[in-house]
Amino acid sequence: MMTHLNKTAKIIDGKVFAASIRQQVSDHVKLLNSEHQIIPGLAVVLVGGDPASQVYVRNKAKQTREVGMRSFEHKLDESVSESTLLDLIVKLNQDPEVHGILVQLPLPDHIDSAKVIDMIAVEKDVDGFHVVNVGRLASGLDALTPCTPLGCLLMLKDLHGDLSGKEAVIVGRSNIVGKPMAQLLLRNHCSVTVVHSRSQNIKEICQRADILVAAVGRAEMVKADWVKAGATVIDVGINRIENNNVKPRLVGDVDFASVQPIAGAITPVPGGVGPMTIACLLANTVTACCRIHDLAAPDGLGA
Ligand SMILES: Nc1nc(=O)c2c([nH]1)NC[C@@H]1CN(c3ccc(C(=O)N[C@@H](CCC(=O)O)C(=O)O)cc3)C=[N+]21
Repeated sequence: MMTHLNKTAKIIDGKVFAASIRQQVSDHVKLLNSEHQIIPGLAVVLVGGDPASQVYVRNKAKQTREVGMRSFEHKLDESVSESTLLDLIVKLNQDPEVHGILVQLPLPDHIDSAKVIDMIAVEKDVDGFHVVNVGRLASGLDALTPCTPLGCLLMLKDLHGDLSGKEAVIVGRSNIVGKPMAQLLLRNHCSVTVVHSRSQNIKEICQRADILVAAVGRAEMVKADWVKAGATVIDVGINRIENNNVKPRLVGDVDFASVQPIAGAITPVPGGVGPMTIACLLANTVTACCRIHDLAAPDGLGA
């Protein structure tokens, strides 16, 4: 029972794992190119000049090119109209060189993001946010799967193999992480509980988890006494702690220092889920490209 208490948890290295996914993506891109003369292309649309978003978009473009794919970046002014943005999506939907489309969220308030996302061609929706992909995932059909939950699942499967019968608790019910994470874990035969801001006894529910996924966006909310000894803890949070004048510190939704000695395995922030998200975006782009061309998609990079 107490065997894990004195042991330091295994730290899951998301950077190393992400690099191995990018290698697989890159191998498949080479194959598509040599056997079918196809180059997968990813279009990223950024509205407005939020500095953090610009950094992410730049990183995505760089990694896209590094695995041999085409990157198309579209930067639109903060004040762009919804109809101009929708027109761009229609153009990208029709462009045969574009196999994946990502519209960086959040969008400014005057734009209806659900409308924009649902304008994206289902087969090019590499974020997996389109209602049809959400429905397909929930129905157990082939779907493009949201990148962050997919990254978490790949790490969990690598660590545990079969996830059947595991008790999974997800903290957070967002459309981009909590809900699709629940679907993926259900599909992989876990018992799944989702807790959120209106839940009662969150701590007690988390204590039952073999797999605990924290995706609420509240810095260091998950404490040591929420975690069962030996549990696997996946920290999706990226919270910037501003420290006047000094460089902001990144922390997750898990109090890493106190939880690490209790957990069996834990993802760090940074260097855990974040790099996996981008790697899965590249994997989804290759998958989308293969499906569009009616070719076999790479094995082991899906849900
Ligand atoms: N349509 C859409 N799809 C997204 O997938 C999407 C989005 N909009 N909007 C913004 C968020 C944020 N996001 C991140 C991806 C990688 C890291 C990442 O690699 N983080 C590094 C550290 C980054 C740093 O130092 O700031 C890490 O955790 O190690 C972080 C955040 C994707 N997002």
